[in-house]
Amino acid sequence: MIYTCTLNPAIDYFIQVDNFEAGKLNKVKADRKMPGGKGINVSRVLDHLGQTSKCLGFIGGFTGDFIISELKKEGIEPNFVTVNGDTRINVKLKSDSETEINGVAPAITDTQRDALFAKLDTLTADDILVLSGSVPATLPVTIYKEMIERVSGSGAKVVADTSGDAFKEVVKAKPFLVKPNHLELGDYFGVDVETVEDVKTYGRKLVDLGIEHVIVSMGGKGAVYIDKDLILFAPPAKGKLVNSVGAGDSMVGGFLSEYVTSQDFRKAFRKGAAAGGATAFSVDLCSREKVEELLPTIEVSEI
Ligand SMILES: Nc1ncnc2c1ncn2[C@@H]1O[C@H](COP(=O)(O)OP(=O)(O)O)[C@@H](O)[C@H]1O
Ligand SMILES: O=P(O)(O)OC[C@H]1O[C@](O)(COP(=O)(O)O)[C@@H](O)[C@@H]1O
Repeated sequence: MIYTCTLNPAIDYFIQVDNFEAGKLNKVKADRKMPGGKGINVSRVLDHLGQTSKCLGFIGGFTGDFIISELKKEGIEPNFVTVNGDTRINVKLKSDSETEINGVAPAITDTQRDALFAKLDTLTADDILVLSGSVPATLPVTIYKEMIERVSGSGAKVVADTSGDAFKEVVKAKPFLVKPNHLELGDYFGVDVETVEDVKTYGRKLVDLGIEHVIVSMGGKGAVYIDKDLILFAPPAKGKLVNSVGAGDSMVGGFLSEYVTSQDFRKAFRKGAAAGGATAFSVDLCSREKVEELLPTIEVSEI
């Protein structure tokens, strides 16, 4: 079973405003509310690609109720710990450019934290745990590291996609796979990472630090996969950018959907790139049809 964990879910509130002007009254032309947060997006992509997963994390309030009901409609099993406050709302404003305003997480108590950790104790070597997204301010930035340590005896594989100090702590726990984007990779090493050469250099350093598999996404410039024997490049799929929110989560979901069936890293990386592109070219997260359409157009090469 794949378990995704979203410590800080969100309703992603997408709004389209023509010629947005800060400091003025702007009228919304079209809007859409989606269940969001990185792990939840990974679960939705897995579902679109025919794989089952369970959603762990913290959820609360009327916003949390909306997310749970949307997940259930899609047949995805929510297994969250309930918190007292409202799950946040993240505003994704589309005008001439894309602006994101991400909300604040509700408080998490020690008891609620312990309840999440207790759920991890059922994991076995057949399971994959995906730890994705930001850490609520009331939790320590070491929480993902502690979660990885908690499951380490079980043999479950851990995939991590987070940023900032939480990512720095995650690296210390050496998960099975990490997926920073090139900016997050640069932030980790305190350098600018812009080119594929930069990504090779600094991605390899993560492998040297003990992480078996590293995928570095580069938005519209493609992605790089690195392990101790192999470095691969996946060029970006060709298409018209519609929405980049969730492209990274789709890459993780696409990768895992193939990995769990074939254990073939090259094929999984290619599927991840197709899923990332398919989301970038869609209003919602990628559909299976769009991923299958793009898959044959992506040629992964050794670099
Ligand atoms: N404009 C785009 N055109 C084609 N593929 C894209 C585009 N944006 C994202 N992707 C695909 O999705 C992957 C993840 O996107 P990225 O924006 O790097 O992730 P994140 O959301 O984590 O920053 C990219 O590596 C690429 O394969
Ligand atoms: O947990 P964070 O880092 O604040 O990110 C949450 C946001 O990221 C998203 O999961 C999208 O992430 P990506 O674009 O990186 O795939 C949104 O659904 C959500 O609003």
